[in-house]
Amino acid sequence: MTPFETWSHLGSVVAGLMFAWAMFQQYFPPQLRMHIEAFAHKAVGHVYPYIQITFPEFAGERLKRCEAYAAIQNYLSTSASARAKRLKAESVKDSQTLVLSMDENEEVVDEFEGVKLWWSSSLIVSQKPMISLYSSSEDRRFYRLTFHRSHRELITGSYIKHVLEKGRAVAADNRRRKLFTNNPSSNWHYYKASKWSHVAFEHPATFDTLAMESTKKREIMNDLLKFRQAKQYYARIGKAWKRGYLLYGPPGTGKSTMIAAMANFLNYDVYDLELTTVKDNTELRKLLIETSAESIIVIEDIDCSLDLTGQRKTKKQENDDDEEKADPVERMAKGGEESKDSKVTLSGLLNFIDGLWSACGGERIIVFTTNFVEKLDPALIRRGRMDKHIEMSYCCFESFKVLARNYLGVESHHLFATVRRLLEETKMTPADVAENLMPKSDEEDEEACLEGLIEALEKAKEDARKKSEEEKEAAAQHSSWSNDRERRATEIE
Ligand SMILES: Nc1ncnc2c1ncn2[C@@H]1O[C@H](COP(=O)(O)OP(=O)(O)OP(=O)(O)O)[C@@H](O)[C@H]1O
Ligand SMILES: [Mg+2]
Repeated sequence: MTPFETWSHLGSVVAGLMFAWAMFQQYFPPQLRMHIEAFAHKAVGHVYPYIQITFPEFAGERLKRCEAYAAIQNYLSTSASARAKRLKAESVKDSQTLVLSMDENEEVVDEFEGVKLWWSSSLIVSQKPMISLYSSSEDRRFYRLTFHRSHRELITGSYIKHVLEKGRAVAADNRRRKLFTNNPSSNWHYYKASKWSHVAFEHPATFDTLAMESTKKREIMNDLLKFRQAKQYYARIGKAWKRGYLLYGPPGTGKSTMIAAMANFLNYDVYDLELTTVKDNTELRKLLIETSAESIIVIEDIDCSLDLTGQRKTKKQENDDDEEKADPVERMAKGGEESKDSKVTLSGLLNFIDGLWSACGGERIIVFTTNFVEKLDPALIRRGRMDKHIEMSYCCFESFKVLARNYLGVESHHLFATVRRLLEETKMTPADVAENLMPKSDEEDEEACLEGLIEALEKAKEDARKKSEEEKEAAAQHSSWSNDRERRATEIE
């Protein structure tokens, strides 16, 4: 039993006695009971020698989980949980490690420089009636620290600092990177007020396996490193500590792969923001606030998620457009069930990137990807918002060499020269090259794979030649029709 509880019990006993006395004195009005109890607690408070500090999970308007709460949870998972009787278990780091933390309404004793302290974890369950399988977002959790008032300076000065530092170190040790996706706002209520769901981030792509010219790759890696180390610099120039990347290029050129490589390189979490499920700008802002530092926020195919003239289209315009659109994938993206009443605007998105709220938390990278950079509003991608524009392009010989090393384990081969020539003559995405380099059966060796690739490249070259001839023919026919029409018009005149 913590000293607080001992004293609390004592207070209740005194209050009980006084209350009995009040009941005995029948002429006292009933409200007097409350006053007597309050007085009794106050009286105990005067002589109570212990101080308590409460650390709630969510403070203030509950927009964000308190960092101190998370750090304490981690701290208690190491030292104090060894002594707790009821523990909660969670697996981290590829399910190899189990992290134990104190269960709700449990208590442990800790010691610091010979001083004894008491930690308790509490949960106040919401009184609101709710039929749900999930825990209510109104439930409130908190840790409470109790210590003797003679140690006030030691505890508030050094101990709490020590707890927070150790808690953060534990979190860094156990850190298992996460891939988040935003929950539709209709479900925000269920996930313990969390707007994001996550799984472990396990994408294996790295800059080593990314097919790209080495100078370009190095430039990007240097840029990322510079950003990560630039906290002081951003503070000095008065800019929020974030950086925007625009990745553009045809499908299959490695935009998504590049994001995974960036996350693995920086050891950051990834927030994959599905804009079509975000109802309006306010929701967008709330999602932003709930992202943590050291993360990459990704909006893929930005041209499909937002109407780039400024406002999102009305339902009718959307339908009209859909009928004209040939691409079924794009049609799906625009007409999806959830995007119907979405009112995220271009200005909302601009604010998301560099408005006042974007500075909350710091150390974040925002990445947009698109297949059609020319369709994007210049305001969205101007430098300062999207600081670095990276073109992901068709496979060059240098990129091919990376893929050959990854897929076949070869650094050089007599067929490389032919591949080089064909790559200079025709366009093929790294995704297609990679597909051709994958052995289709156990019998297929590297030579067979390379021959398969050469065949595919020759076919692509031939297809491109035929297509260009057809286009030339069509253009010639068009111009002869126009000439005919003009000639007939002059004859009539
Ligand atoms: N530059 C690259 N380096 C290594 N692998 C690549 C590269 N580009 C494509 N690939 C391979 O092709 C597959 C598809 O690539 P990815 O999804 O990154 O393309 P994307 O540019 O994001 O395409 P989309 O525009 O359709 O989203 C990947 O799984 C990867 O294996
Ligand atoms: Mg992609």
